[in-house]
Amino acid sequence: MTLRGIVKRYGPATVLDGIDLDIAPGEFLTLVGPSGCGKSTLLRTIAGFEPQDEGQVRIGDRVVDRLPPAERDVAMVFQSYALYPHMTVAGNIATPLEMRRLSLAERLPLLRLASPRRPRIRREIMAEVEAVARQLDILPLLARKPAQLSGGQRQRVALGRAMVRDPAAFLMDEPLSNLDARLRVQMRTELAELHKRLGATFVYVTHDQVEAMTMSDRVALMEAGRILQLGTPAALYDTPASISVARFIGSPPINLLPAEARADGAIMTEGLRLHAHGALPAGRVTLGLRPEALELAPPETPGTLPVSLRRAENLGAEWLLHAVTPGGTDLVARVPATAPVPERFSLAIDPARLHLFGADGQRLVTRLGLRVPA
Ligand SMILES: Nc1ncnc2c1ncn2[C@@H]1O[C@H](COP(=O)(O)OP(=O)(O)OP(=O)(O)O)[C@@H](O)[C@H]1O
Repeated sequence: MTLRGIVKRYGPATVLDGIDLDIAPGEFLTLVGPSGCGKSTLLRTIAGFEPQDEGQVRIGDRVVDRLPPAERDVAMVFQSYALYPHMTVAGNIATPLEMRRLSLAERLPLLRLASPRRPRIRREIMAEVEAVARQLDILPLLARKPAQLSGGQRQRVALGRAMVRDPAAFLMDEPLSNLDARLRVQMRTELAELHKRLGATFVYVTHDQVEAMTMSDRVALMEAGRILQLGTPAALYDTPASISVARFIGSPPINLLPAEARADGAIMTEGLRLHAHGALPAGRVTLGLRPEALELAPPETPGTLPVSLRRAENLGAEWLLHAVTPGGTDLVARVPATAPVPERFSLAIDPARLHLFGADGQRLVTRLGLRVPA
């Protein structure tokens, strides 16, 4: 699937501002970003519900810009399951197949009795419905109505209705957001497994970076109608292209320390002196430190941050230590819960795990070292 220069405007507002994206066949790609960044609009553009103002959408080897949703060979799965309440689960899943294979007359209550081929087609459809229901573990529920199902079961029915169409791509808009936390975690695993089994392309929209990071082959992080960074979950986490990306990906979020780069290559922050191994423009910079890149050190260890503890959160296997630097910056450290948290401590930083961002917020690529006073 290929998107080229997609622009979408609502009145004066540009909601998609020139999106270019190549999605490989069979890939699980997630569009993630804050509310209002345009991810749902982009998905609806691919589906054909929302014509773009500029640009081209190609699915497989076809340009689909002029095709209605039903002819694009994609299936959309929504957050609100949009099931027919008066139909059984089997009826809901069968609907797309009936629409495709039976004529209008064959679907009408009285006329359908006159069709000699209808019973055979109905049997074939029900066999497919059962096969899909078996894959989704909802076979015993086929005779129920949506109101008699849990949220997770309804979501499976909605998935089943998409699966029977055997589309080239599944387009999913926050499909798990109505589920409780425990079920969401379980469905994440199930969706990832389903994706592997089906081998189809998944384009998935969520505002939840954990969902994006755990299921996807690649993630496109969007902000204000643009893609800020596209890459594997590991690439976004380990080499964020900007402060915006670094902030959005990771929980608890990355720590950001204001710093000053000097012409001689020194970078000063909170009384620490780092040095860059490459050329850097002098001026204001920001250091990014993931919570797990901070380590406990005895108080007053040279070359460490002498912080004061605000709050310690016990997560079982690890502590989240909320601390504040002498300069007044809040930090969170994630440390193993092997020992009780000492009353006084310092935080050691590993310069190899620091991220450096310039005054414009973009990543600066350079190797950093730490000068520890003798
Ligand atoms: N039909 C519409 N008419 C006018 N503005 C719209 C319309 N649909 C969406 N928008 C605006 O376009 C922007 C992007 O909306 P979109 O739904 O794509 O965002 P999103 O990233 O999916 O956000 P969320 O996670 O809150 O759903 C928002 O500012 C929204 O208000």
